[in-house]
Parts: sequence; structure tokens; C-alpha cells
Amino acid sequence: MNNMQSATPNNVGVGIKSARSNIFTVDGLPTQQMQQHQQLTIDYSSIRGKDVLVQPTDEQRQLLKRRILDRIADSCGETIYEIGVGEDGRDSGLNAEEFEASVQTLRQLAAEMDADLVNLRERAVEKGKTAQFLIRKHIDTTDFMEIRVAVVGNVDAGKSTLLGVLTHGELDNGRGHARQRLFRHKHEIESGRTSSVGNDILGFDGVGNVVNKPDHGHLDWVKICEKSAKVITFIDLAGHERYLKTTVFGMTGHAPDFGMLMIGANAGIIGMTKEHLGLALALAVPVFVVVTKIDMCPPNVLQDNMKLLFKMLKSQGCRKVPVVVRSQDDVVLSATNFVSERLCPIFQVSNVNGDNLELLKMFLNLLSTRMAGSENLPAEFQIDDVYSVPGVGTVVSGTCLQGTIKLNDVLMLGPNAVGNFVPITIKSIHRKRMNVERVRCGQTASFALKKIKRTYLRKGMVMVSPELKPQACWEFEGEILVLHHPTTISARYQAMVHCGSIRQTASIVRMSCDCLRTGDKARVKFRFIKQPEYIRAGQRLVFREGRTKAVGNILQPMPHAAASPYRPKPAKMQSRAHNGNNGSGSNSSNNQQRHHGQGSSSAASQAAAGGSSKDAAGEDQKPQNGERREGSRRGGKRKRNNRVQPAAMPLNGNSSSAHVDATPMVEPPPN
Ligand SMILES: Nc1nc2c(ncn2[C@@H]2O[C@H](COP(=O)(O)OP(=O)(O)OP(=O)(O)O)[C@@H](O)[C@H]2O)c(=O)[nH]1
Repeated sequence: MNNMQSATPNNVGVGIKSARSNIFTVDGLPTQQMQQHQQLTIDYSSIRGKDVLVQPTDEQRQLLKRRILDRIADSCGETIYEIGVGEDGRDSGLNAEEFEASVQTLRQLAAEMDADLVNLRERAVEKGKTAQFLIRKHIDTTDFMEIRVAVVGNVDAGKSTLLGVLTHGELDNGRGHARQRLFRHKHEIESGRTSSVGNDILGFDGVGNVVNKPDHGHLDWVKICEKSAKVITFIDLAGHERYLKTTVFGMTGHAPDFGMLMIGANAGIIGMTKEHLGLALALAVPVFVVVTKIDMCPPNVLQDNMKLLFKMLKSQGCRKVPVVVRSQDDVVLSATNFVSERLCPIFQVSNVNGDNLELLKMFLNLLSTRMAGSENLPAEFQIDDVYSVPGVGTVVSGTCLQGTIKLNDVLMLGPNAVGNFVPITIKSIHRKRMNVERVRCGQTASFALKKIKRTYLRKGMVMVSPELKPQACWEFEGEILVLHHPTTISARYQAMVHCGSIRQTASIVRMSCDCLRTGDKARVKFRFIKQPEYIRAGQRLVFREGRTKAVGNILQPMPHAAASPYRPKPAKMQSRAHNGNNGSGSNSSNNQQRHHGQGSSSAASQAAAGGSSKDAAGEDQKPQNGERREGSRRGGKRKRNNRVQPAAMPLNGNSSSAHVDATPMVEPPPN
């Protein structure tokens, strides 16, 4: 724990965690403006001392309350307050009397603010005592804080089992008992393997107790949400390589706040472990590690595997500070410094005898949402699934990325196959199966939509405020780093772009250099193959095909890109023909490299590339190749369509830059 003790907590005094959007409004001032205004005008210097809570004046009490409420708003509902530490962090510690008086004041302030107060950790220092308290605001039964945790790791690491144990409160028997409740498909029950993206929830009340109470093995989500102040949604992802495409979608499309990387203590870092860690790093999702099965692992094996884990986390590509969490103190330290200090907390647990599961639960209870943004911005909702519910109609699920969406709001839904958006009314809203009236940024929800057919919708579409005047893009510029490619990537290369809930093959139109190898960075112009998409500058993207992987950011969406009448052949096909005649590399050697190439210039690329093997990747690659071929074939058709109806279908009604490259493949929306 030396490394943890040396880490400086960023929540000294009244300050806590990272800045978040403000929830409160006063006198009609928009919240962000209000926050800026406050920061400019309020002088907090009188409440910076370590002993401010001992006997505060009325003015100091008001300032303290204001400051704490501000922090609560920043963290969407809670904050951690440290007693006995001044804001300069020096000269900390209070004597017993001062400490008691401070706790008393804080208790009163919490009651006045309608919040729960929980003592998380007390510490003896040279000049007395300090303590950290969780202050969690009461919210009404239809609201709760929401944290999404993507659960990744190799097959058999114990992912589904841990989720079964955490959410159902019953230990496993070591033979797959706990996971049975979580499987959704018959083949999953038969094979014991997760294949789809699953959601499980764990609710905590105001003081951090788990509220999940299964009734005959069944969890009532509405009851959990009603009783919870905070709900952790686990996005349970498949560990097997054949389902990697779904796992990547789970990581990009479900907007996780954190990644929980699971490792079997016996097996260590095998299979997809590095691949999944690399993916989380690429998407800038902070990761903590859970090592399972410590009950059945000989100590020397555990020690060796922990050494390898530390090595991997500290490597150039990861640059994490691994910390084994062994006590409640460690939990508080790691939860409060998790994001800012690049800490990677590691829990060693057993799903069979329950070792250290309480520490893991406490840690989960202290996580706070990472999703920046403001509820006052125009709404943006990304769709990650579409259903047709008998008696209800068309339902979409997804994540609210910014703003607030209320019942009966009219949003623009799209883009469709030709890039248009249509107005759509929100008929009802569910959060975790609970009927609610609104959903705010950072929350997931399902909407029943009025007067729209399921066939009109697809994953990757968005619903945005009309204020945003959304435009779809066929093309965009991005900056990418190639984590792994067996040979070289050049213009016209095609691969799958994952960006938010978008999953579509795109072709490289041009690059800032001639070709890209593993470890290279470039500015690249991409073009979607099948349909235009709604994307924004700054979004993270993953560009992958089989073992080829690149990550990066969208720099510039190009909403008005005109269609190119010439649709180039995919580079791969050309390079095959090319290789046959060219001395630069024979077919066989290239193929060999394609299948067995391991080169990567950084540990990040090693982490991202390390887990996969050609054979097992087969099933994941096949659909992609299939899609690529399909894209090309459709491209051919579209070319013919272009000739027949030039400039006939305006993009978003803008005829000047109409893109006519696609025939509408869906029925038109109702008027
Ligand atoms: N002894 C012991 N067995 C465990 C523990 N955790 C999980 N198991 C067993 O390990 C096996 C695999 O667990 P799963 O939860 O299916 O693993 P998974 O990571 O979800 O696998 P996929 O769904 O295929 O990705 C099951 O038989 C569990 O009973 C543990 O802590 N101790």
C-alpha cells in the first residue's frame, strides 16, 4: 500500500473529485452560468482551515453548506468531505474535542441539506485525527444515481458468477450455480458461456447498504430502483473471442463509466484479458481489476500471476499504478483517487467463500459517474437497441449523452439511410423498467415512441433536440493510432468503425501519409460504406478488422460531403493482386504475417493485440468480412442508382450538397 499512501487525495477539505455539471438552479439562472458566477463572486477563504467545523459562525455555516451542495451537484448527488484537513493539505489533524465538535457540525449540516452522512475512514495523524465522510443527498423514489460498469475478461474468469453473487446475495458452489440466473439464452445455459450484452443491477441505499432482495431467485428491478440512492448497472460482456464484436459494441455503445477486468487467479492473464484491457484503455475507460477464484488457487500461482498483472499494468502502454485493495481504508483511497491518479485498484475475491466481496461492494458504492456534460444543453440520446413491445409499440433503449429528455418532448430521430432526421414524440420513459418522467445526461433509459415502425429504426441512430439541427455524415476526418496490423494500411482499406453505438464498415479515403504500420499515427479521412451516421468531433473510435486494430478520435465530421461517383475497390483485394506481381512481399509471406504477425511498437498495442489468435477469431472475423463484401456489392448497386437519380435525395433537406449515394432501404416515416 505504499504507493497508495503516497498518492495525494484530491478531496482535501471541502473539495472532492472531478468537476461535474451543476444540478441546481437559483433565481432562474442557468446552472452553468450560476456555477461560473458563484466561482467568480464567492470567497471561500474563511472556510479553508482544518478547524472550520469546530465552531463555525453563521456566515461560515452558510458558506460550508453552499460549498458542499455545489460539490454534491458536481458529482450528481454525493460528495466525500474530509474533516481535520485544511485546503492546503498541511498541518492536518484535530484533537479529540475538536474532532467531535466537527463531526457534530457536519451531522447538522447534512440534516439541513437533507442528506445521509456515513463515516468512511478515520485516520490518526501527528496532530490528532482526520476522517472522511460520505454525504449523499436524499432523492425521491423515482430518481437514483447511475453508474455503468462494463464487465470484461477472458472466458471462465468468473464474470457472470461474480455478478450473480453480487446481485443475488448468494455465494457460488464453484460449479456455475450463481451464473445460472443471469444467462439469457438457452445455449448460454447449456454451454455456460455468455454470448450477448447483459445488464444486471446492484442498488445501494443512502448509507451504502445493498438493497437487492431476490424473491424466489427473481429480482424486481423497480423495487430496487425505488429503494436505491445509487444503482450500479453491470454490462456483462462475453469473454469468448468469437463474441468480440459484441464485446466491443458493449464497450463503445453502452457508454460505461468504468471497466471491471476479471481475471481467474489460477489462469492469470490469458486469452482475451489483454485484448479487453487494451480496448478499455483505447476508449479511455478507467479500469479496476477483480481477481477471482482465490479459494482454489495455490499461493505461489497467485503470487506469480499477480506479478505478471503488475507488470502489465505498469507497462508503457498502460501506465497505471496497481494497488491491491485489502482494507476499507484502501477502498476509500482507491475510490477517491481512482480516476485522477491513474490508480488501478485490484481486488482478490472468491465467489465461493465470499472473501473480499464486501470490499468490492464498498468500492462500487463509492464510484461516481464520469459522464461530463450538462442537463441544460440540448438533448442527445444514442440508441443501442430497438424493440417492438406488444401493446406498447416501438421502444428504443440507450444513453442520454447530454441534456434532459422529458415525456412528450419532440426530438429529431435519425439519420435514416439517406441521412434524414424525422420528428418523434416521447410517449413514455423507463429507467431500469421503472416509469419516470424525465431522463438526464449520463443516464440510460428506454423510450416508447409514437407513430413509428420498428423497421425504421436501427442501433447507432440518435434522438436529438431540434435545436441541434442534426446532420448526418458519410465522411469524417479522424486521428488514429494503429495498435496492430500485420502489414500496412493504405487508402481504400476497409474495416469496422465502432463509435458510440455506431458499428459500420468504413473505407479510408485518404491519409496524411502513404501507409500505416503498427504504432503509426495519422490523420485519416473515412467514408461510411452503407449509410450516413450522426457523429461529433471528439468522439472516441475503434477501427478494427480481425486482428487489425486502430483507435482514435473524430476530428471533423463532414456533414455535406458530396458523393463520389467512383467507389474504389477495397484495398485488400487490390493488394492481393498486387502482391502477386510485386517484389515487395510475396503472397505467402504476407499471408504468414497476416496470420502470425505479433509486432507492436508499444505495450498498449501489445495489450490490445496480445489476446487474440487467428483461429479463434474466425467467427468474429467472418461477419466482418461478410459485411465488407456486402458493402462493396451494395456499393455497386448504388453506383447504378446514382446514374439514374442524380442529386435527387437531399441530405437533411439541403439540396446544395445532396448525397445521393444510397437508395432508401427503409420505409419512409409517417408524416
Ligand atoms: N472455486 C471458484 N469457482 C469459481 C469462482 N468464480 C467462478 N467460479 C466458477 O468458474 C466457472 C466459470 O465462471 P463464469 O462466471 O461462467 O465465467 P465467465 O467469465 O462469465 O465466462 P463467460 O461467460 O464464458 O465469459 C463456473 O463454474 C463458476 O462456478 C470462484 O471465485 N471460486
